[in-house]
Amino acid sequence: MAASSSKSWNNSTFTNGHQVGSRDSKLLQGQNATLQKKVNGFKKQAQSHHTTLDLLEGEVKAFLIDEDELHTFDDLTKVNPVTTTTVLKCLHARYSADVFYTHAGCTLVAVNPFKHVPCLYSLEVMKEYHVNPQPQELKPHVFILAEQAYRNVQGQVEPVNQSLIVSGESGAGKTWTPRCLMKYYATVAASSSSQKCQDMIERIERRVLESNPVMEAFGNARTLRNNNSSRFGKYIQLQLNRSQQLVGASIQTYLLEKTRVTCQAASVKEFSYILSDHEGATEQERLQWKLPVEAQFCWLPNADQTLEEDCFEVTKDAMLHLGITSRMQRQIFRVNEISTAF
Ligand SMILES: Nc1ncnc2c1ncn2[C@@H]1O[C@H](COP(=O)(O)OP(=O)(O)OP(=O)(O)O)[C@@H](O)[C@H]1O
Repeated sequence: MAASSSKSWNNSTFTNGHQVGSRDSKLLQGQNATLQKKVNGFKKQAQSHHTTLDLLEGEVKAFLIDEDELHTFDDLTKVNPVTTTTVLKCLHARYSADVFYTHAGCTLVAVNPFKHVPCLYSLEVMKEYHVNPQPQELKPHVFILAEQAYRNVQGQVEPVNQSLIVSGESGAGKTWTPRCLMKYYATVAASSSSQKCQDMIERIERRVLESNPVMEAFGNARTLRNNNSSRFGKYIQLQLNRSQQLVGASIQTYLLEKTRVTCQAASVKEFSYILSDHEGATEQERLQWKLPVEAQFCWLPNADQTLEEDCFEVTKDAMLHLGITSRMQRQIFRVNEISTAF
């Protein structure tokens, strides 16, 4: 390159500090054009990447939920992204909109409303879920699961057992939910029955429902988190005949917190039945059980707290319906007489 430089200085061009001739210059121009093309290609590519990125960003935004719309998501698996934060935000938004049930796939999440919501569990609502051919398309509700389990039993050639598991922390509604389920089955599993066995079915339903106040009286107590906390676990079995009528129930209990009978921490209470027995007993019963009104018992340190005094009557009534006679009841309630001896 340096040898030819003196011949054609005018046509020369400098590239990288070297002088070049016209032939080389053409070559160089060609190379420049190729280079320019490549640069343009890169620019186009970059532009299209930019556009792709913009599109992606738009898609991601559309994919991620709009927080203002969170309460409209009736299934937590549809919330994007599914993170602890978005799930909690969704449940919170629904709670604020007075919506207490949300699906999470085949699981139902129930949020304790901490208030009385009578229209949520009325007979009309039960019927609505029971008669609808597609109950799962109605608003999320514990009755959807109840109805699905009921239909699953019905729909099989051979009856197949169905289980509903209720879990959650203390005060979440684990006692409340089976109560609703039992009421639901007591209602729908009787609606198809003939007049002939209606009486018997009604009696069974009543017994099934009356088991709740008895179980709660003997196994529930006030804790720091829940005024009516179950101090035991339970496995409730509802038995249906081949016509899907409720014909019986059995309840197995386990893990009863027996130590509570004689020892309670401050601000928590004895089992409900002992308290209601203590507060609701008649004068005659008090005499019989050696429970003077003003008596103080070391095993009952927190008895002076508020108590629904008619609980005792409700419990006795329910026990009667379950077949626990007044005589048997007296023997059971004599436990206080024995306890006072300590
Ligand atoms: N769906 C609901 N609708 C109205 N009230 C509810 C509902 N769920 C729970 N509650 C209220 O919250 C209280 C606590 O619920 P519940 O006793 O069922 O909790 P839990 O999970 O059984 O607690 P623990 O484990 O302490 O026994 C109930 O006494 C009831 O008043």
